[in-house]
Amino acid sequence: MDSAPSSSSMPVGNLLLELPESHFLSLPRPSIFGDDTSLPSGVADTTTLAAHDFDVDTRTGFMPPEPPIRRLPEEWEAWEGALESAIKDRLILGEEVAKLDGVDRDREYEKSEKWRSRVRSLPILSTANLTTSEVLLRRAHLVLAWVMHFYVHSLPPGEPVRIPPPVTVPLLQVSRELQLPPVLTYSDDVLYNWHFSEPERLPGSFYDDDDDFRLPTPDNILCSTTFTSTSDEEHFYLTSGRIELLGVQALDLMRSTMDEVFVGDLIALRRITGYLQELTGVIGQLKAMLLDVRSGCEPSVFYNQIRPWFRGEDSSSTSGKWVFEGMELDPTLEEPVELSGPSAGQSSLVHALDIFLGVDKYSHDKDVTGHAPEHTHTQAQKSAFLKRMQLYMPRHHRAFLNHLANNPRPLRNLVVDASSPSSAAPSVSPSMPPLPPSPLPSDAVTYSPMPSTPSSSSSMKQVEDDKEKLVLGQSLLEAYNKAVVALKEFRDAHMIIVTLYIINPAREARRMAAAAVETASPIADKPSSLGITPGPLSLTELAELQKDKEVESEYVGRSVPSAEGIAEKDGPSVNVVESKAAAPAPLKGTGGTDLVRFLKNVRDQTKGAVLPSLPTSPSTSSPSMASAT
Ligand code: HEM
Repeated sequence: MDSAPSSSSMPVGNLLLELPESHFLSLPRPSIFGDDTSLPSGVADTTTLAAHDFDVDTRTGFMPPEPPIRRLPEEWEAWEGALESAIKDRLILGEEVAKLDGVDRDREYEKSEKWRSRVRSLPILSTANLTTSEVLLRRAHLVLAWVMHFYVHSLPPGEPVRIPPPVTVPLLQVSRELQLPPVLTYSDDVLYNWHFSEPERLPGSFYDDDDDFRLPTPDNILCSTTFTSTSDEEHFYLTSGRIELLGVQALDLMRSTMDEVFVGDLIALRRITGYLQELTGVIGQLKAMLLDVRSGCEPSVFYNQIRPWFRGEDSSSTSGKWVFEGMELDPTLEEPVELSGPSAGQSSLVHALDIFLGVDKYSHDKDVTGHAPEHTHTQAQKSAFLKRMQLYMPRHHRAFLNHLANNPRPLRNLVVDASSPSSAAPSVSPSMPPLPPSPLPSDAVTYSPMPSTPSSSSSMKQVEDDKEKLVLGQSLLEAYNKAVVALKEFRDAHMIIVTLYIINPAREARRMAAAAVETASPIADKPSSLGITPGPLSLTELAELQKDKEVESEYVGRSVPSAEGIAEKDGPSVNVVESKAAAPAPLKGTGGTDLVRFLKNVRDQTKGAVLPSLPTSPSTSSPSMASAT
């Protein structure tokens, strides 16, 4: 893995810089404030190749179809050089340095301080020439955010976090342009952090042997930048990247479904049922891919070496407020309020599934903040976590989700209507709003509205029709519920992963710390080295997991630890306590949530979105469903 490619392997950046001024990609970017006044009338948003489609590609979904640029042009080489040397020098976490002995510790402190001092003395580079290109801005955000995280988390434990002006000023300016928080995001780690595993055939091109446009697939991409240069970290990011690419099938089915919802006749109901059945299968594959993170990422490496680098201001109990120095150098800059670390909760794909299935009404509910009321201090912590995570997504994707959420004919309503025995099968009524284009990108055939089933004068025929509608409605309901359950099962699998990668290692770290205190080992005198969330698991958290039989049964050969079991096994020396006064702080996610409570809450909300089935009468049983015809 290399983060410093030669200039010959910078296809997109070079091409972009060489484009003639009249080329459509060289046209001005639209206003950052979302109005179109900065564009001449009739000129499309060309900030990216797929911007007119919310930057969602029919072949690669939320991942860009072309590889992200891997180095900024010469003007911003100082930032690239700083990132490159942090990686090459193998900077390690401040708390890991504190654990080393004598000479080794001094050497590591000296090395990381030398690097930080280099960052402090960088020139404050202008961002003016970046603002013409979304592609350059993205790379600038990625580089500066990675540099900031290296800077913050290589500091010795307990040192106040003061981000120096050469990082503050450009990072805040670039973030404002992109409408993103000035912190590492999922798009910096995953969406824009990959390159092809095979070198390009010709320098500056990315075409395959058949001269087809070469596209990223789950099998042909590698990760470009990591904190630790470990294959574990690379595998961790690639797992999410592969999920995004596999998710294209889900987006495609969502688009086809929505086209049919606008038609709404009996043929459409049949087709939608088929699409939902397929979607259930795709969500199952996403779950399998999620569980596959175990094949290349070791939980202890993830917990101790990788995850601490992700911490944002709100996921660290020790570093306190992050101070952005040098804000006065640009009076237009505003104090950042959103500083959560990167989380796959920022994946637009999972949000899109939630919204499409109508589960977001539950999982994105304002009460699902990720925090217990007693732990909410800021306005941000009081908002729905998943809604807040949309602020960390590329703005085109955020707009896409808004558009999806404002669909005037949501699928869930159709399912409720169609499966209700009292209602006739839905058809396009004259009172419905005119058909807007599907918010999902489409390069495929769009279905033309089908005529409603012709009405029959015969009452016998009417009875037959009503019966068929009811059968179709029930099959649709069943298919819809299965898709919701599949999403809930995806979240069950996610909880298993979180147990394996965070909860268990946190417990192990706590056990070791307790043992060290008991034996009065010198380790006890050292600053906390327990990674992101040194607090012990609270009884409530363990009990919540223990209650969760579904998760437990799938828990890859082991059982979720029981609160009682731990108390018995480890005796009173382990700090698992019921007393409220001594209760440990809950484990925090990189997004700052009280993770056990939050994930369980979202999972349960998803389950709660399953619609009640109707009692089946003999006349409406065993429907024979033709899939999309
Ligand atoms: C080792 C692997 C992973 C770990 C340890 C992990 C951990 C977490 C944690 C702690 C949260 C709580 C929010 C927060 O950050 O505060 C979270 C949320 C979330 N994660 Fe992961 N995650 C992993 C992999 C993934 C992957 C590969 C995906 C799929 C793209 C994913 C999707 C999500 C989603 C969608 C949420 C928001 C909650 C929800 O919608 O259910 N995670 N994750």
